[in-house]
Amino acid sequence: MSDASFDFDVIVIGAGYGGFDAAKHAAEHGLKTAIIESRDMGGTCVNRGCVPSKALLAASGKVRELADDQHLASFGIHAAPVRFERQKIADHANQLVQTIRTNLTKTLERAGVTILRGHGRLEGSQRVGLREPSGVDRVLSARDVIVATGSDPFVPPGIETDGRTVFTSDEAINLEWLPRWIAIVGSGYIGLEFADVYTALGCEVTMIEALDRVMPTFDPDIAKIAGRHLIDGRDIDARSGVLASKVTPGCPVRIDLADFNSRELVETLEVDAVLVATGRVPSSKGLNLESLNIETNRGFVPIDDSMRVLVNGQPVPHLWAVGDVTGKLMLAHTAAAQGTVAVDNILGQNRTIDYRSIPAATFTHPEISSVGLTEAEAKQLAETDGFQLGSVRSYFKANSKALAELESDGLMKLLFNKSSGEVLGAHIYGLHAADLIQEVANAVARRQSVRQLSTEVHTHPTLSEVVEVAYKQAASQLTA
Ligand SMILES: Cc1cc2nc3c(=O)[nH]c(=O)nc-3n(C[C@H](O)[C@H](O)[C@H](O)COP(=O)(O)OP(=O)(O)OC[C@H]3O[C@@H](n4cnc5c(N)ncnc54)[C@H](O)[C@@H]3O)c2cc1C
Ligand SMILES: NC(=O)c1ccc[n+]([C@@H]2O[C@H](COP(=O)([O-])OP(=O)(O)OC[C@H]3O[C@@H](n4cnc5c(N)ncnc54)[C@H](O)[C@@H]3O)[C@@H](O)[C@H]2O)c1
Repeated sequence: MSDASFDFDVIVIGAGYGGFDAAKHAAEHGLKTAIIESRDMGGTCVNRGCVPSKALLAASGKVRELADDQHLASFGIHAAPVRFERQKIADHANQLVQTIRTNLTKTLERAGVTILRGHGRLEGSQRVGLREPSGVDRVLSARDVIVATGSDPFVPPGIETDGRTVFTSDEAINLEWLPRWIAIVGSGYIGLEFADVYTALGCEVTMIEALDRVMPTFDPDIAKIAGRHLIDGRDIDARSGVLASKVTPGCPVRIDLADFNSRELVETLEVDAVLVATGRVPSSKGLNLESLNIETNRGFVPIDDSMRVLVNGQPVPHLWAVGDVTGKLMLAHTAAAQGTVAVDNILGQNRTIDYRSIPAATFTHPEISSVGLTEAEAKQLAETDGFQLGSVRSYFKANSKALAELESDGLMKLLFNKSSGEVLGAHIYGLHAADLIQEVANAVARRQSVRQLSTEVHTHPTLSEVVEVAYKQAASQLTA
């Protein structure tokens, strides 16, 4: 399989989740593979993203539960006042990062992947430049090259970070201190998850959202019910329609809030700290994309559904890109799936990716999840394809398991084609929503109909019956 005229069959630039899955898959299929990493093995997810943030959410979630006197009293439980050690919570996250980073590195080594440390760049077709930490610069050849360089936090103009009083998720995951009052700019995934952590640990939060409602990227009905619990029900003052136009680090931190539409100054806040959670930008600068005439879309590398890099709409031979740098559903499991698809195509298969069936979850307490089309997208599809859109709601308050847990605040919205029964999308807020969505994601992947799904038996009493109820309601509304 290996071609001796090249140094490697495959060189992957970037060892995040996308690069990791691609390199492992390639080596396991007999390809002579190298991976180049300039910073930490495991990339954002392992070092500064999913892993440490979920460790902080796990620990702070337990604090929230034990500190909720009223909830515990409803079970007849009276716990002593809860105490926690911030440093030990931070240590838990840090240790988990180290364990997973070590395991991931060993997995690559065991698979036979050559790990190269340094900064990688393209040097024209089938050639990769490597600047090692020592300063040595060399050029390697590869039959196929996969760009998997990921993303970095986006800091809007006017916001100055110092990493201590004004910071992004890169620093927040270290939980170095607990500000009495923290402003979180952005009410997306990162803003919501960190608001969950900070409020559980006793901080007061002001949430600043530029668009006209908080949680603007979530289904409006789900955002309404989730927002009531996750924002209004907590020590959070949420402001929407205002832009953090200027943030100056210090003690206190000053934030100028401007009206999103007029850009006129509305108010100046003085807080102890600011977390900037305003999205992410692709890490594509310094990749020397010009050597192959690749034009990016605001830094995102254009690809087709086979992961081939495109120039003027045409694939560049032997060049692939996966993960956040491509800007498609910037999630760890998307990056990993794209990595595998790219390698399967290198191996001569003809694979594409089905973005519609990729689920997403926000790990707040309770969680929010979704898969498939938004309601607006589904309406648009119904109009163009000429079918009637069905939408049903299934409530956690009608679920025995949720009631037993005294956690019945939750809603699932299911979108489907009323004539074929095909499941088009689902949006869930409620206990274990991140796990519940997987069943629907599988149905979307198989383009299954609620006609069949509604006959499948679910264990009683489990939260999965929330999904079963939605399928049954949908089946009863089919027109054909
Ligand atoms: C706080 C936070 C929480 C998150 N939580 C979740 C979650 O719960 N679930 C989920 O699915 N996703 C989550 N994400 C998103 C997830 O982390 C990303 O989607 C995922 O890491 C993308 O993987 P990637 O391989 O594309 O890029 P990355 O993980 O960013 O890895 C890219 C790697 O390439 C390296 N690199 C860049 N340029 C070069 C170069 N020129 N040469 C050599 N190396 C280079 C970088 O150092 C980096 O290690 C979270 C993100 C954040 C910030
Ligand atoms: N659980 C998960 O899967 C998970 C968790 C965290 C992050 N992520 C990934 O990381 C990405 C980035 O997350 P994020 O929360 O930073 O981005 P996001 O795009 O989800 O949300 C950013 C929010 O900030 C707002 N905003 C932007 N500039 C602003 C300003 N100047 N003032 C006020 N509001 C402003 C936007 O309107 C938006 O609502 C996500 O898209 C996701 O791909 C995933």
